[in-house]
Amino acid sequence: MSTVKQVTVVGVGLIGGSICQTLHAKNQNIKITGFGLDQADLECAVELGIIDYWTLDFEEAVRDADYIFLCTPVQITLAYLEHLSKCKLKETVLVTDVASTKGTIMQTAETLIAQGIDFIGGHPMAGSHKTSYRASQLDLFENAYYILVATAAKNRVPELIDLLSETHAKFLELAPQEHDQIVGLLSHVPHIIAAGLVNFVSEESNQSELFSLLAAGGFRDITRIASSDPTMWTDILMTNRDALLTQLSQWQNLMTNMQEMLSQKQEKDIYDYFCRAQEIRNQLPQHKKGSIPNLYDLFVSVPDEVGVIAKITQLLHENQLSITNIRILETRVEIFGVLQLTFRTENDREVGQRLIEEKLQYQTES
Ligand SMILES: NC(=O)c1ccc[n+]([C@@H]2O[C@H](COP(=O)([O-])OP(=O)(O)OC[C@H]3O[C@@H](n4cnc5c(N)ncnc54)[C@H](O)[C@@H]3O)[C@@H](O)[C@H]2O)c1
Ligand SMILES: O=C(O)C(=O)C[C@]1(C(=O)O)C=C[C@@H](O)C=C1
Repeated sequence: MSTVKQVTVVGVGLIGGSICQTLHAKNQNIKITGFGLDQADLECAVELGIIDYWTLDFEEAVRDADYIFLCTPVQITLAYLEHLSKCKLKETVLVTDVASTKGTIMQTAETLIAQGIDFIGGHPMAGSHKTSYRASQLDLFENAYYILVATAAKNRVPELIDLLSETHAKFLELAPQEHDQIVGLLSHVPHIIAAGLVNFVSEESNQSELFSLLAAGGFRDITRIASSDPTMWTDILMTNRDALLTQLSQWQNLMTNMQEMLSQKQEKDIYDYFCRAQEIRNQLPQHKKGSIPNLYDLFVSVPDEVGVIAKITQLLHENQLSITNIRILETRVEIFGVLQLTFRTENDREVGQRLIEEKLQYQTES
């Protein structure tokens, strides 16, 4: 009989809750204590089976843990890392985190590491604009990259990967600065731009009713992530300042170039700008979650009429095809809209596509 492993999750939210679900799926001998600020939330997470126990006492939460996952907003994680270096911990404990930036986290963890405590930084590159354990999912990290940053305790990287095996993520080791540069480009800059675009368009349209009426298609696609949590994103920006300051000025240069091309009517250059982007975007792998989430997506053009979604889901159900997500990308009264269906496998998508085209005569695109 294997011994019970005690895991403590600090911050049982979207990411913490999803990690808990994968740990429970891995091994019944893993017992999880959730630490947080809100007793009602923690009690509810126990009822849902996400965690086994809860406490509002940090020192009690971490004392007997074999593994500690810090899953709070970045600046709060920094404070808990400092606090941990003053707590009584098991000598063999392995501490990790999930914060979206890694430079300041690894720097702050140095005190703990110097005390002989094993710390490996972590960042699952998948998530959502939603928060809370209520939005947590067992398969949130499936196929996504899970970045590990091990400046020490390298010998325990395989153990951490094994513990997290039920995430079905792809693990990748990076150095802290390397992480912050690339994730700055692929995640942080896009979030700044998406939020900026919403603020810009809303101000330019003077909050007119037409703004919410016509905000569809492209605008909705590119601004989904502007619904993300402001505390989380403030913390991310404050802890990745160096990389972001450089990247934002490069972005400004690009926009200045576009302004120049437009004012000089450089039609060929403008065409090339879109052409290059189209080529690169189309070459990105189709089946990855993460910065560009799409898994096995199928886009179905459907008329905007009652019962369309039921028809499609019924057809898929009858043919034992399960979908992991369904999303309406556009609804325009009385004309065609687009449904985004996400399948588990490429084969399911192919079969689903054929059925929808043949039986329902809807146009599709994968
Ligand atoms: N959301 C994403 O897409 C995503 C993806 C990867 C990594 N991350 C990182 O994961 C971390 C958590 O993000 P999330 O999306 O799960 O957010 P969340 O808001 O869903 O969860 C955060 C949890 O921390 C708790 N919390 C807040 N302050 C606390 C405190 N002082 N003490 C104890 N608990 C506290 C909250 O109650 C909540 O349960 C962040 O560092 C974020 O950068 C987020
Ligand atoms: O899909 C989303 O909503 C996300 O914003 C996820 C996303 C990302 O930018 O890719 C956001 C922040 C995390 O650090 C990692 C993943």
